[in-house]
Amino acid sequence: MQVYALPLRNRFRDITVREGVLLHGPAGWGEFCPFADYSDTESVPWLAAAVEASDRGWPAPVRDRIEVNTTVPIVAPERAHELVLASGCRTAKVKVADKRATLAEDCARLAAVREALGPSGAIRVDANAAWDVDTAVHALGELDRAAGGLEYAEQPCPTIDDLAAVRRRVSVRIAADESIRRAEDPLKVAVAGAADVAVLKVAPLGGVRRALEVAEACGLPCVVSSAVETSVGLAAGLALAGALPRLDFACGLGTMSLLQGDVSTTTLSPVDGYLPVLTQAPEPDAYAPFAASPEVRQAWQDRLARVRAEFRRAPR
Ligand SMILES: O=C(O)CCC(=O)C1=CC=C[C@@H](O)[C@@H]1C(=O)O
Ligand SMILES: [Mg+2]
Repeated sequence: MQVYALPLRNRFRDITVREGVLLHGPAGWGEFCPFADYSDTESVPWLAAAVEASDRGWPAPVRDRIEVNTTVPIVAPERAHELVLASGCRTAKVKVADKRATLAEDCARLAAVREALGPSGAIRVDANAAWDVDTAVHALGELDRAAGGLEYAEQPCPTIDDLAAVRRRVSVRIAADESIRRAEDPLKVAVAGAADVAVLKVAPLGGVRRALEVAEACGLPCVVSSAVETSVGLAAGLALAGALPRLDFACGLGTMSLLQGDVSTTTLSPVDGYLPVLTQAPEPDAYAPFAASPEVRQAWQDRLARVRAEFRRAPR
């Protein structure tokens, strides 16, 4: 078991360091890295996903490469322009509605991303459930204009009813993310009337097979998005994107650009906007520089032990 602590290039999701555990088993390597705000019970699917990767492996893919989007954090327009150009991606997801930036600053960031992508590029935004319905309707109108057209808006509001209300009042497609991955039972979430796209993250949904079940149950076009894992965990997201019967959108798996390094020399950074589908995770052969401190290591060992105990008690 290896515990890593990897600095981010920019603050993202209120963190500046990504931490997690790499687990090895007969099928290879898996990554257990629930964010700090996930309880032990909510972290059980994250462990299930890591164990699926390390002990069982993934379903066979139906495609061998995945188009991915680049992800733009809350950065200045000039930096956003640089990131998009350097990514080689034709789709960009831009973080908005953060308390550190105004709507006008979000609009300026989107205009810079459009300038970098050109008219044929696709731009999506992610508000991480920050708005109420009226604020979302107003903001999405401004952001859609600033971007020269949005491909979709991810989780503008907290609840499914809010998403449905916004969807009735705007022309931008709506994608459900937190409404699915933080639901009591993601298999039962009725997003079909409230969203146009379902965002799937392997770890919080409990693994590739569970996520495929959620995809089938929700009846919507799906996008696979990462949890900002290292290349070890990212490979599971690529396995899911590789195994989905249909894939109509670029996937949020270009997130190695958010990290200042990787635990593997086989870093899954996009080439010409694409990533390969792998049969198993890359070896963490470059882990040493990012080995966690003894205190962080102990905290993750304790968390893993608690979650393992819950995992064993969880109904199958
Ligand atoms: O989907 C992407 O482009 C990258 C991944 C990403 O945006 C996220 C990863 C993990 C948690 C969130 O902050 C965020 C998301 O909400 O999708
Ligand atoms: Mg999201």
